[in-house]
Amino acid sequence: MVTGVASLGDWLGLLATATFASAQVSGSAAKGLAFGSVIAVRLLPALVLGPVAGVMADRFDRRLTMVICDLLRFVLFASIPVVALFSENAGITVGWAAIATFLIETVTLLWIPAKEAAVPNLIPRSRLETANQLTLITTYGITPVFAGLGIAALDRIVRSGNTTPPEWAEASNLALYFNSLSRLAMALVVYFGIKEISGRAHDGKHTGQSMLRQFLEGWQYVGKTPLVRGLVFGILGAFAGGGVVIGTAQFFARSLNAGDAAFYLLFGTLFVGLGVGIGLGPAVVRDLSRRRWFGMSIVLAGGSVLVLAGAIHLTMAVFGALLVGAGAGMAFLSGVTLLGGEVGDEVRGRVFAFVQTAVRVVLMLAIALSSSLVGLGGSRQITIADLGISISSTRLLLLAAGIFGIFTGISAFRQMDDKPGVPVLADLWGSIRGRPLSPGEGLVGRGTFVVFEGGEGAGKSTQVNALAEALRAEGREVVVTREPGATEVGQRIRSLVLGKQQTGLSPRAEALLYAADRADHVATVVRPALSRGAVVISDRYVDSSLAYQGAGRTLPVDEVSWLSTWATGGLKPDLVVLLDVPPDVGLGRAARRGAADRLESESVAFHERVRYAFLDLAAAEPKRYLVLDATRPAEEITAAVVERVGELIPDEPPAHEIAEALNTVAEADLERRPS
Ligand SMILES: Nc1ncnc2c1ncn2[C@@H]1O[C@H](COP(=O)(O)OP(=O)(O)OP(=O)(O)O)[C@@H](O)[C@H]1O
Ligand SMILES: Cc1cn([C@H]2C[C@H](O)[C@@H](COP(=O)(O)O)O2)c(=O)[nH]c1=O
Repeated sequence: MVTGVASLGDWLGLLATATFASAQVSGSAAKGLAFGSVIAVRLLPALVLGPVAGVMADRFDRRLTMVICDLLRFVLFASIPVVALFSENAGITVGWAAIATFLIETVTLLWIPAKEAAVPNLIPRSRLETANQLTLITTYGITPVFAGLGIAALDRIVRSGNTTPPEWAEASNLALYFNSLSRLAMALVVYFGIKEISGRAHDGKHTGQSMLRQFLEGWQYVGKTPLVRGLVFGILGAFAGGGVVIGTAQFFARSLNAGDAAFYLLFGTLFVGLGVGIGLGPAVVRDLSRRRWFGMSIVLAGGSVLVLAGAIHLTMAVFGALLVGAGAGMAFLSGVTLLGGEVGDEVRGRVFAFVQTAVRVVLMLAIALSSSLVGLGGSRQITIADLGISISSTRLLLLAAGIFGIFTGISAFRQMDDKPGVPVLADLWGSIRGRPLSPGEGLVGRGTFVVFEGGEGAGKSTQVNALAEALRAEGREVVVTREPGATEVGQRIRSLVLGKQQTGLSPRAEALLYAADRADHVATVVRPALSRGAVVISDRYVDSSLAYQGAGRTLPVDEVSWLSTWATGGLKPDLVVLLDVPPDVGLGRAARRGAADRLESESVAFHERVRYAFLDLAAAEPKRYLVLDATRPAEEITAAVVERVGELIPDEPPAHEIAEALNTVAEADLERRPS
């Protein structure tokens, strides 16, 4: 919420500082120059400061960096109207507005990488996309509109009386005070309310390394990591294309002979498309690999610029603009989510800083170059069949931008593809239809399915047995089972995947073996027992594959999930009890039990990833999970589990009581029948 308010403040501030500067001078040329210089001043510091900002975000405490930056912005924003209040000289007022704007932008450049690098540490991976959706829609969709409306409303209010408002109450001044206070609020919330931003996995690792070394290390990382390279290339390509569309928009509207209204219509449609892409994109593509989605979105945006280039009437242009916006929005969302989720914490600040600097430079150059170029070219009318199509330098530039967009999209796709060999369109179509491709199997009966998950030595077997004992004591039919190894085939798979002699087993083969065990387990043990109405308690299930093969082996989680859904016919547990234990504690317990198996022998980093993947899954669906601290005494854990499972199991009499009751009825019936 505070980010939203602060973002509203920033948009108000940008509009206000620019209008404020132009209001201080007279004559349209001077006004335009003042307005333009403020915007240019606001963009310039990125070039100088971007690299330093990234190093700072990775080197210093991100929370303190954010707080100090916000306090500085609080003072700087307020200083602009205050200086105007006390100065008689318009030159000094405008000069200070420009200096303060430059300083504000400088500070903002330091603040953004610290914030962007900190957010993925605060939000579970599985929710990062939703969080980014909200932030992007708030920052680029809702708040600019509110900022524009807010300034207009303020202006109306202060001018509604008969008397001229005092200088301090001018709409642009009030907006700047609001911006200043929103930054103060942000500083207080971050300092007192979000202390977790300070904690980081690699604290202290960079001490001793020079800032220059760290900066070079960041560049090398961007250049050498295919995923990041593809992402950066794609994002820059998309912004270059976007810059050309913005730079040529006014000329393009004229080429349609549709006047200024068409320009505003196309611009508005572009933003509507952006919102549609960000808001609805994930729901449409569902489980599609985010790496693939990113490349495809850029290709969509590029292809749609081609539609714009060839538009022969306004309706076609509006359709093209909508698709350009939707493609750009989806690329923006997937790109930011991939950067946040897949770039390591220790280098994330530098990568975000690199992207923000490059984006600004590319956008500025694309707008400036394209708007100058279209001014130079003329417009020639050629006739194709009966259609009069105007070929102008605007359309040629759009054509080039579209082709460039498609090229960068394909290139980013190739660099980042995590499913080489899988046909793109079939993959997209399968995702839109919602995998699995075969419908989920229905369930007969009304048993209860409880699963225990957690890392090595968390105490799952101990708790599975304790729960089974408690339920059996109530007379319920309980089936205790586990993965892998509950069936005969499963036993063989278990010895294959856990045997230490099995060296060099590939991650995909491992995932398939666990899925094969699961398919057999569900079909021959779990479903029949649930159909009888039994309580089935399983030691591990689907989440283990998502955590171990997904996060641990770094296979794409959505694909591992799809594989399990297919193997189980979509059968989900009623409750997952997650026993959370730090890997060193759990592995220590397991070691006391005997020699480590193939999975237990993995690194602590592997088991850390597994642990956080389990926690992420639980955070995404809190109603279906019971997360317990597994370092507590075993009896306390059992009590919590029994209580929760008790709320879940239907109150009807247990299965054997029903059977006894049915027998009694049958016997009475027999007695009544004439012999
Ligand atoms: N809450 C607990 N506190 C301390 N020790 C425990 C606790 N729960 C279980 N243990 C002990 O830890 C060891 C591992 O327990 P258990 O076999 O139940 O874990 P597990 O999660 O099934 O392990 P794995 O996944 O490796 O099969 C056992 O020796 C058990 O007695
Ligand atoms: C189901 C499942 C399990 N694993 C791993 C997790 C453990 O290391 C072993 C099972 O051992 P346990 O003593 O029975 O807990 O297998 C996995 O990697 N993926 C899975 O889907």
